[in-house]
Amino acid sequence: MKTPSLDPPASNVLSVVALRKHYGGTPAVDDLSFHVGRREIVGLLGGNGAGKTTTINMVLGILEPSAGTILIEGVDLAKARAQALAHTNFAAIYAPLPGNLTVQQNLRVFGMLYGVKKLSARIEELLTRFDLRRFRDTKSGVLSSGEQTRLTLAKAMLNEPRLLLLDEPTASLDPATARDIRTRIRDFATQGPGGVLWTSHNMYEVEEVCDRVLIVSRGKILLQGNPRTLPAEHGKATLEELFISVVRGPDALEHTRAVS
Ligand SMILES: Nc1ncnc2c1ncn2[C@@H]1O[C@H](COP(=O)(O)OP(=O)(O)OP(=O)(O)O)[C@@H](O)[C@H]1O
Repeated sequence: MKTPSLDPPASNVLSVVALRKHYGGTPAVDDLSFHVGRREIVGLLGGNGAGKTTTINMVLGILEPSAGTILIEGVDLAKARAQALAHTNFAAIYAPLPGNLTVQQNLRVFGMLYGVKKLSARIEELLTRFDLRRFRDTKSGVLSSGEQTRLTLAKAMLNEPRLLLLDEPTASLDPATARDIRTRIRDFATQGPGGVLWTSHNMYEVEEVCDRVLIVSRGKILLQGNPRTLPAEHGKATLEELFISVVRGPDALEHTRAVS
């Protein structure tokens, strides 16, 4: 089989090549290759247990791959970990910030951990950008879900990431707050040099926000493309319908193709 080529560093913020993770003899991620371009939002979709979190954890350097290469801004994570992760960040609902620290204290602590220069000015900028000024001295544990998500995103922007990893960033938010969060993330992708890898089970949201989606099942990419045109290409009315047929099994998809 032809080995996928590595993309030139300048074009992609993330390049994943032939990535694998096995637990015992069972593959959780199985020969995954994809990229995230600059100013691009890529949706990583898959049913429960498809391998999304395992993939994100390997890109974050939390889990060691069984095989494969991860390049962030062209820097090989396995060879220059600190450099590769310097401009990477992450937000997920299951990773809330310490609730006994105030909004400002949280941003200060993480900013110091990341070695952010001119930290006070950066914090002020993010408090304004994420509409958090009035919560500056509020303990983050008492914020509402939407406010906590804004804080988590502000924290994720501290080190001016080129690669932003978001694991279901709008889960548990009301529709209006979720839309506000999507707009802020969209602004990040369109206005700066970064790119986003986004996981979500909300197909409506994915269609609205993602430039490209990868549909993963049992650790392999089964389909990828523009979420707005992909369903019709496979004879489905909606992304949700397509998703369900893909995660039911490749056989269902082939059947779809045969009859469409
Ligand atoms: N530490 C582990 N030991 C053994 N198996 C694991 C471990 N972590 C994950 N797995 C398995 O790897 C597979 C992929 O899990 P992963 O958490 O990446 O899925 P996911 O796509 O994020 O699912 P979900 O949408 O439910 O969060 C699952 O079958 C899971 O049981």
